[in-house]
Amino acid sequence: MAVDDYEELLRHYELHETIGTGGFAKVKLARHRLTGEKVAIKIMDKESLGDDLPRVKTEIDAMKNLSHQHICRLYHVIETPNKIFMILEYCPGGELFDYIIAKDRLTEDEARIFFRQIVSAVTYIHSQGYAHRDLKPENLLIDEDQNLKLIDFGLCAKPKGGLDYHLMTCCGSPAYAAPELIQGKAYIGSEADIWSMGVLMYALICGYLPFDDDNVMMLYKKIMVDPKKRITVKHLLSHPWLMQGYSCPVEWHSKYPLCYIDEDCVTELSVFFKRSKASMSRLISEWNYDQTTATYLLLQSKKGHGKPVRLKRIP
Ligand SMILES: [NH3+]CCCOc1cc(-c2cn[nH]c2)ccc1C(=O)Nc1ccccc1
Repeated sequence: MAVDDYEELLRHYELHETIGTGGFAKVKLARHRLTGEKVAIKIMDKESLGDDLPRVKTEIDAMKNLSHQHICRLYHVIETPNKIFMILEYCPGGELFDYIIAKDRLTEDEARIFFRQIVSAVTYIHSQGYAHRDLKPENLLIDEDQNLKLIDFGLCAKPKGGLDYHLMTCCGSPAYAAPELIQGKAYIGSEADIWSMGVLMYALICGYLPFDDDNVMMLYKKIMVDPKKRITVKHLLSHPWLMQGYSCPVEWHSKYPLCYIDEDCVTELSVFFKRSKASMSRLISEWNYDQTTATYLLLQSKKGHGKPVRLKRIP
């Protein structure tokens, strides 16, 4: 009997057009029925994932713990016999990569606004013990308020021994990879992220890559710049160039910590699901990334955009 992999998904979401494809996943625009909010659904077929399946588990486990204004929010995970669905925050502005290409290159002021957001996201993920390891403009999306949201945590690492623990896996995109990483040396994930941010900064301002070559070995030779002293994220937060026009260092703490549950959203949910506010609040705090998590987070997003904190009464 053919299992209907889409049955649960379609109960909660209206599916619309495909908005992106990346390697082993297809991303579709959808609308959450209860809140009416748009979402992006990353659809993966378990069989065709093959060896990439652990990468998806890595990404889901990481994104469940990461809640930040410049990280694409995970709302809901649905797994069926053949499919994995990740319901994510919708970013209608597309990839930063395409934005730079369309504008040739960014002005220093625009690059500074974006780069401060990238530093904020990366500092936050490092504070949570993760290294992204694939920072590049293709993995930074622009949301409806022209803010950046980091995606693709499939290669991120959360070393057991903390972030200063040496990593070995050589991964990410060569043009953004740190010298120590492509030399196959043991490296520090956060230091490799700092290098990639430098390459990203160059791409924002110049509109092309600092190290590029069609031949990957030639590319590697160019990257072999000996990084005498690499800036740490602590010094980056108040770097003179990032401070130009600003009176404060980059704010990297999350505006939506997982421990804070919004009262207005709890109230609407408790009325709708006929549960006490206390039990609704406890259920939300379990962060099961099911329909409850998705409905709570999408209500919070509505509130953040000045929309009524109300659920649609489905007839
Ligand atoms: N390079 C990005 C292509 C579109 O991919 C996404 C778009 C959204 C998105 C679009 N709108 N809102 C969120 C959310 C997530 C992804 C994503 O994770 N893509 C991906 C990454 C690694 C491997 C395979 C696919």
